[in-house]
Amino acid sequence: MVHGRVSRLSVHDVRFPTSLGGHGSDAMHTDPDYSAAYVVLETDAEDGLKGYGITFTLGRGTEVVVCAVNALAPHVLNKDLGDIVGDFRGFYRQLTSDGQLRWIGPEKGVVHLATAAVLNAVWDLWAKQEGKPLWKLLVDMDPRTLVSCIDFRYITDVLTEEEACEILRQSQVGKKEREEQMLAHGYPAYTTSCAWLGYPDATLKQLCSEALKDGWTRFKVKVGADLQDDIRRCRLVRNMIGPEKTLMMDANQRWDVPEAVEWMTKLAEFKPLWIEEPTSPDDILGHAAISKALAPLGIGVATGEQCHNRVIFKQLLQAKALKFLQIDSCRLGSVNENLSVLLMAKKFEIPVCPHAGGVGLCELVQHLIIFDFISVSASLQDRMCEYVDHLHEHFKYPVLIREAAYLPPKDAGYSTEMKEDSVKRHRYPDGEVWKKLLSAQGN
Ligand SMILES: C[C@H](O)[C@@H](O)[C@@H](O)[C@H](O)C(=O)O
Ligand SMILES: [Mg+2]
Repeated sequence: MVHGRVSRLSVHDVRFPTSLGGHGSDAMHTDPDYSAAYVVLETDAEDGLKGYGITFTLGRGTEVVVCAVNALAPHVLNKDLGDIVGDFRGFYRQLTSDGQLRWIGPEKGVVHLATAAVLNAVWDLWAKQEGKPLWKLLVDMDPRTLVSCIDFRYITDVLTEEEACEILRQSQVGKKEREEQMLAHGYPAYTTSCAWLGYPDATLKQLCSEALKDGWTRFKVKVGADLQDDIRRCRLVRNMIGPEKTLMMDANQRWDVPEAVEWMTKLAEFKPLWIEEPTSPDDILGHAAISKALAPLGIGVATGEQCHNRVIFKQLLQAKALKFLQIDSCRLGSVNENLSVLLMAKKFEIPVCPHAGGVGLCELVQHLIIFDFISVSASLQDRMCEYVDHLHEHFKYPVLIREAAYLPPKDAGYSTEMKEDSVKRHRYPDGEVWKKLLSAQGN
């Protein structure tokens, strides 16, 4: 039983200087310091359990998100956890409909990232109190309770509560076998770790050959800044992995619509499965045009890591603008909003291939995609979850990868909790790591 009143919300600005090694770099984010606004919820319950929530940010963006988390705090403080999860839809709507804060959203940007961090902490605490990993909490929930967590406002034209329930009911068949399959073999993953844009060719080669040795079969390469570089790097990777393995490309919103088509036509010889974020994440019709133009080349469009909310996903699906849908555990309004997107994707029969990496995104999103397989999609066809090999050592319950697959987490919670010492050392600007770096830079 969920219990306790929220007695404290603290939020930390935690940053890792990943830009120093070019890790995480792409055509638009050339110097990313992987960071998180890290929320800790405490209650007055005697069990002493805390809820941890994160949202992924980059460097200086973090302090803005931290500010927004503090602005949302009054909605959570002194609330009874049972009341929150007992009317989770209502609570989601309360957070996202704050009459003053929604003006700087609504349900998008900084304030939505902050909402995700807070709600992720609530889900972590709920799962911990139930003594289950989050994916299992979701899998064991009856369809009615699951859909009662979703705010269907703005999506009832494509998915009603009744339809969502029906999808979940139909997917009850074979659930037990799928859960066993996950526990035995895990959820298939692909790696992005080898080919960040800022890596020199030698690094790319070395990481690619290590990944092949470790059994990876699907690889993503950053593209979009310079065509000749892209041709050289894609050739290098394709030659190393051979014709059978899967290659994906990610332009991180670098191009205009015609440019995306032209550029990808030149990269088509390397047989990419998808081009990710070819243009602005807000340009639904642009994505549809690119999808249509690239379909004859066998290249699909993937997008979602910077998709604001369920409404944009709804329209991307309606407009046939994407072939692979990439949910993000920290950009959408936590599990609540992600559930609605998983269900819409199922209705439109579009495979979900989550965005991960960053700080803790792998830790979180594995729960959602494992739930998706067991309780919603019931399929692994054209599906895989991103994996990036950075910063897991800072998490108390890091992901477990075996033979290029995510093994379902066994610990209770949402795997969001970071090691206390890591948080302390990386807090900006007073953590030891930043104190040293800032003083070396003369700040
Ligand atoms: C700035 C980040 O590293 C992005 O490049 C990254 O999330 C990327 O788009 C990805 O798909 O992993
Ligand atoms: Mg991407």
